[in-house]
Amino acid sequence: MARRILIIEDTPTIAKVQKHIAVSCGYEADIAGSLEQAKTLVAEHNYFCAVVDFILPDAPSGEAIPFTVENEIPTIVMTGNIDNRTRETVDKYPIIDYITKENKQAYQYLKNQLTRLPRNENVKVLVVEDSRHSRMYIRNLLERHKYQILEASDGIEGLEILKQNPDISVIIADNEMPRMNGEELCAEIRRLYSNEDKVIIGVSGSDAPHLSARFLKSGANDYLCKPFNAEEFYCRLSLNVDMLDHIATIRLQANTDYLTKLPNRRYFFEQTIREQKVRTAKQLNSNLAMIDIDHFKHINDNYGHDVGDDVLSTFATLFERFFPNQLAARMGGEEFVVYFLDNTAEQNLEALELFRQYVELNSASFTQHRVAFTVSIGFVSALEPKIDGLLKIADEKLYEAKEHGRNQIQY
Ligand SMILES: Nc1nc2c(ncn2[C@@H]2O[C@H](COP(=O)(O)OP(=O)(O)OP(=O)(O)O)[C@@H](O)[C@H]2O)c(=O)[nH]1
Repeated sequence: MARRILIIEDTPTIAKVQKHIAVSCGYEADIAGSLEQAKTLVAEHNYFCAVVDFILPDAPSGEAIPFTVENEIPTIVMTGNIDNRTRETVDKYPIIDYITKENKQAYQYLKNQLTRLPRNENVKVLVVEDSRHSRMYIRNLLERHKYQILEASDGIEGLEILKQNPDISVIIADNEMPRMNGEELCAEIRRLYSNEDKVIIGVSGSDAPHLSARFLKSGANDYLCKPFNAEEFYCRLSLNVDMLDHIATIRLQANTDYLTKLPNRRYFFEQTIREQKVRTAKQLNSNLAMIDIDHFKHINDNYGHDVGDDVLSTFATLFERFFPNQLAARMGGEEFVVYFLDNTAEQNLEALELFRQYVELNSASFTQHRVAFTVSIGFVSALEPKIDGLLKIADEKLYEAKEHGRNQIQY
């Protein structure tokens, strides 16, 4: 179900733009032209967040802000300008952010915030801080932006929590702590986890010279001097989490086949080389299948390249269904590979045979053009340490399957 957002804005054109932005971010949006209308809507619906105009006909001095805040609706305030009086009001309430409408980037900024909020629900932040008061302050700030929060009161406890929760992606570490201080914690985290997986933000109340540089040199991504204000905290945190997101996207793109969305050749080798080491050490057989669509060139020649692409992408969706928990990848063209991470050779052959039969009987229904096709499969189960060695054997078996009339498995 889409998240619902409340837009309280009396200028219809602005409200329309905001609604358009919210919908493009996946929200369902309601518009209230006044505080009165907002009250009616809040009585009827649950809102994930609200965008609130500072000046409304029936709320000229920001009175709509305490209304949404008291109703526990995370609030983004839109203001015409940010004079001292407005800032005082905005600072008084625990809002997500304020955006000045005059700023050319205002609507892009709103879009960024609306994209981040649902994303933050999946971001785990570990706060390592010995002062309960500071921990609570940071926790409150994080809660407002919907982050998941874990807490530790020193570096040793922080490392333990990190071990138990490997999906933590942000660590906010104070420097002055008993047992293990922030700088030491930072160095230890960097020994265990890369910059691409976890962001560290150091904080400190000390005015010791060069502390920020020392933190950064120990592997922190950013540094905040206590006491810091909410606005600076959010700016730095958001930028760092955005960076992790960008890295994850780039990584995914680098490992994914563009057409079929299956893992690509590069990812396949990266993973299997690692897995082969484990299997070889344990003296375990490796099971692998090369799967190739028969006479694929005819499909392209008869129906066109677009239909060929359609066949490839719909065919690729079968792998998840027939080989769950195994590593399936597109090696190139119409050639796919399944590296079996578990099960016996017999079980894997059985699954492959079911797959082959399913394609033979149902392939016409995969695409609009009702293109019927079959697959040939070469399978190997061997105590072979090199992934290239396994691929070579499976490829020879695949060749045999083609030679013996296609639409079959050879092993
Ligand atoms: N539509 C489409 N075609 C592709 C893609 N990649 C490779 N091909 C085509 O796949 C075809 C593979 O043909 P061949 O290697 O001769 O094999 P085949 O026709 O499948 O015949 P057999 O493998 O011997 O059964 C070639 O025509 C390639 O141009 C792709 O991404 N999209």
